[in-house]
Parts: sequence; C-alpha cells; structure tokens
Amino acid sequence: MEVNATSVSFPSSIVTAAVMATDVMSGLVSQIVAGANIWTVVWTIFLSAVIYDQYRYISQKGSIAGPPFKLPFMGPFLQSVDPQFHEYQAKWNSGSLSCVSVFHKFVVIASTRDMARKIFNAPAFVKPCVVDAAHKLLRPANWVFLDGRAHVDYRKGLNGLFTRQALELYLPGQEEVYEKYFEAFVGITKRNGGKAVPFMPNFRELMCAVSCRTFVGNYLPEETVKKIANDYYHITAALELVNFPVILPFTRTWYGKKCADMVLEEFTECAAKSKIRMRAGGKIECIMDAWIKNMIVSEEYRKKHGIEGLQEEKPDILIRWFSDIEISMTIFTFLFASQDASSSACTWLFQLIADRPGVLDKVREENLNIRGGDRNKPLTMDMMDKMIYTRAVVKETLRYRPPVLMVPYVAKKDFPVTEHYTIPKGSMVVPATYPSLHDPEAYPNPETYDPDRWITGDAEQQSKNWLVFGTGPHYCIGQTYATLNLMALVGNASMKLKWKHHITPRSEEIKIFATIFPKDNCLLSFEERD
Ligand code: HEM
Repeated sequence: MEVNATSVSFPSSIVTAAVMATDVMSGLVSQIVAGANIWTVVWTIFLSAVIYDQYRYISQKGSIAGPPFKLPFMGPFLQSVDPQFHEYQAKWNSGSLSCVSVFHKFVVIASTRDMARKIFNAPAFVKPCVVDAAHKLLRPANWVFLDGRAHVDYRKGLNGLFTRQALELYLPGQEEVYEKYFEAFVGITKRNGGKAVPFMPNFRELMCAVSCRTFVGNYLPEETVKKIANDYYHITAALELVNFPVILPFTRTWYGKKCADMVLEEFTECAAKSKIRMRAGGKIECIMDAWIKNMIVSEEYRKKHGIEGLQEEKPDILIRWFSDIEISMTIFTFLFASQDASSSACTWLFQLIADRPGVLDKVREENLNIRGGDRNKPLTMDMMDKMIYTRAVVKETLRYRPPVLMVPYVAKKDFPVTEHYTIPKGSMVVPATYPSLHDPEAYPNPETYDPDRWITGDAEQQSKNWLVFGTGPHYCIGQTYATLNLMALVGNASMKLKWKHHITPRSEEIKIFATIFPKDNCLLSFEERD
C-alpha cells in the first residue's frame, strides 16, 4: 500500500465533504422554495461546485501522496506556469506515486524506477499524452498519435533509418555543420571582446542545424535552417503543458502554429526534391533520402514480384509509398522530438566538461588517437566504436542532467497500478526519469559527475535505471543517433576549440524550459585550438 501522511486524512475528509454537500443541497432547496435572491442561489451553486471539485480530487487521489485538498478548481496552476526543479523533486520524494489536480486534470506522477517502468511498459493502459496544441502543430494524422498495433507497424518502417549502416551515412553532413558552427562560436567570442556570453541559444541553433542536415540533407537552404532554428522557440513555448487552449492571434500557440506550418511546408518541398534525386540514383545523404530510397526499393520489388515475391530479393522491410506531406509530417516529429532534448544535452555537455579540464583533455586525447593524430580525418562508425571515454562522458552527462525529466502519458482506462490503487481513466500519468538516474543504489554518489563509472564502475549494467530515452513501445527511436551526435560533436570540438565556462552561482541550478538548462544559460567563450 502507498503509505503517506495524507492517506490518514482521506476517509474523514470525504465524510466532511459529503456532510457539507448534503447541508448545502438542502439549503439550496429551501432557499429556492423561499424565493431567495439570485445571489444566494449563485453562491450556493458555486459552493456546491467547490465541494464537488474537492470530493472528486480526494476520491481520485485515494491512498497516494498529494495535498489533502486542492486549491479550488485551478489547483497548483500558477506553479505549473513557471515550474521549478525543486518543486518537482519534492513531488518525486513524496512517494512512489503522487498526484496533483490542475483544473479538471488529475495527474499521477510515478517516481521510483519500478513504478516509472511499469507505466512506460503498460501500453494496454496508457498512451503518450500530448498537449492539445501538439495535434494542431503536428497535424492530427501524424504517426506519433497512433496507438497499439498501428503505432508498432508504422515504427517498424522507420527503424531502418537508424541502423548502424544508415547512421554512418549521416556522419559527413554532421561534421560539416559542426565545422561551420565552431567558426561561428569563435566569431561570437571575438565580437564580444573575449567575454563569455550565454551560449544556450547558440547551442539550440547548432542542434537545429545538425538535425536539419541529418533529416533533410542539403535540400534546405542555409537561411531557412537559421529561420527554423530561430523560430523554433515558438514551437517549444506553444507546447508547454500550460497554454491557452484555443489558438488566438498573437498567443504563444498562434506563433507556434505559424512556425510549425512553415517547417512542414519546407520539409514537404524537401521530400519532393529527394524523390527526384533518389529516383535518379542519387547517394543517400540524410534520413529523408534513406526513407525514400526504401520506398523506391519496396515499390520496385512489388512491381516485379507482387507482395508474395521471391524471398531472397525481398527488402528487409516492405514499406508503402508516402506522399510528400506525410513524409514531411514524420520528419517534423524527429525535429520536434529531438530539438529541445538535444539542445539541453549539448549545453550541459559543454558546460560540464569545461568545468572539468581533466575530462576534456581525455576526450581530446582519445579523439586524436582514434584519428591517428589527424584531427580532420572524417569519422566512421568503426572510429565511433573506439570512443570508449567520449561515450562515457556523453552517457554521464545524460545521466547527471537528463534532458527529459518526465514523460506524460494518459490512462486509456482504469489502471490498477498497485494492489491498492487504481489510476482513474482519463488521468495524466507521468513516469519520471530523473529519480532513477540519481538512484544511489544504481549510481553511487549520484550527484557527482563521474564518466569513469561507465568504464571502471558498473553503471553500464544498470540498464533498468537507464530511463534517459524512456522504455517500452515508445522508447526514443533516435537514441543511438542522439548519443553518437553528441559524441561526434564533443570529440570534434575537443580537438578544434578551447572553451571557458564563466561559472556563476546559477550555473549548476536547473531551469525548466520543456527540457532542462543551466539557470544562467551557460556563459562561455570560445577560441580556436592550434
Ligand atoms: C538527447 C536527446 C534525446 C533525448 C534525451 C530523448 C528522449 C526521449 C524520450 C524520453 C522519449 C519518450 C520515450 C517513451 O515514452 O518511452 C522520446 C521519444 C521519441 N524520440 Fe527522443 N530523445 C532525444 C533525441 C531524439 C532524436 C535525435 C530523435 C530523432 C531522430 C528523437 C525521436 C523521438 C521520437 C520520434 C519519439 C517518439 C517515439 C514513439 O512514440 O514511438 N529523439 N525521446
């Protein structure tokens, strides 16, 4: 049973509420009968609604942790407008399952490793919950809103885009983008007279540019990539949990939708260009090319053999033909899923290793060794396999500062999550990742940043706690790409750049903006390394 301080007050508060409700109702009837004035009636109805709202909350809460009463109707709405990390932590520490109710939404938070994993792995009871605005931005027909078999089947068609072989094809494009941004970073510092400035916005732009290069290759002009990177803030802001539900002009969702429409339109044009290039036998340079190539191969196979053709000639997976807008919507989900998380990881990575010069030196040494001393040698997957220390640095960054703290799901039906508690249908259910990644049993001294735990320690064996990319049917499809991208980026940067972090009292503090960032936005200065 979930034991917590509030479970004791639960039965008595229901009784009190019920008694009050009965009193109010009989009061209401007699007032009406006596021809009471309109204000008495309005007041009585209001009071009844308050009591019903409390009663509903208390009965949904049951035995799990959470405030004994909610602030009438809105609950902790104001807190959720500007969420604070220490408030999240307090919630996680309050019990393995805890709750809040904001307006009509009842939210259950699963904090422990096992409870979080139980939610992630319960597709019969839960499905990912996206804020209303996401349907409008990504379009309702988007694959990310599929559930069950339909979702599994669609995802199978995308898996081929993230194989080792495919990921190797995207590496040259990634390195091209790093190079350009390294130059830009040095330029920024020069323009600021060597002074450290907040680099979080520049890392966001870099990550957006790398993503666009990997997802849609060179089909997008550079100015468009810059525009997407700049405007992407609007999408992040539009998708915050608390936002105005209707798209009114000049609201955050309005700006977000405008940006999403622009990206979708651009990606649709890219799909048309990629189809022409791939049909003409062009080389695969990005995820879009790889996907369209798979479509062409599947189409040719079907034309030649029908569906039940020769097994030996059959492609690994037969996929259907997708329209340009369908391709655009799917590629947009990759950008959507990666942009904030990758920007967060990148910002912490540069900050954390600037503060630990020994770590940076080891990353540089490894990267130079792997390239035989030639820092301009293009990367291959075999080289990436040899980056034992660089991988450990990236994994430790993701453990220490996991970009995605919690993943919202929704209960499709009543979900008996423990012997004593059933999550009511329609509730938002939120497995947390942070507590598992800071669990001292799995990762001793969890508040210490220690890449060596992945080499000489047993961090690699704690796979049950590794929830950085979720788990279950919706686990992150881009996790291998995301990790390799961070490794390739920091490896290259370590050889070509020197950077200094200007530490402030807020550098280690966590700011929440969809994902997490240092509160001071990471003040850095860059110089070229000879
Ligand atoms: C450091 C970077 C990243 C982090 C921390 C991250 C984390 C996550 C998490 C926690 C989930 C939810 C998993 C679940 O519900 O079990 C997720 C889903 C997803 N991620 Fe990532 N992600 C990252 C980068 C990327 C990238 C680069 C891509 C695309 C190439 C991507 C594509 C997706 C997609 C499409 C989903 C939804 C999958 C589905 O519903 O089937 N992510 N990610």
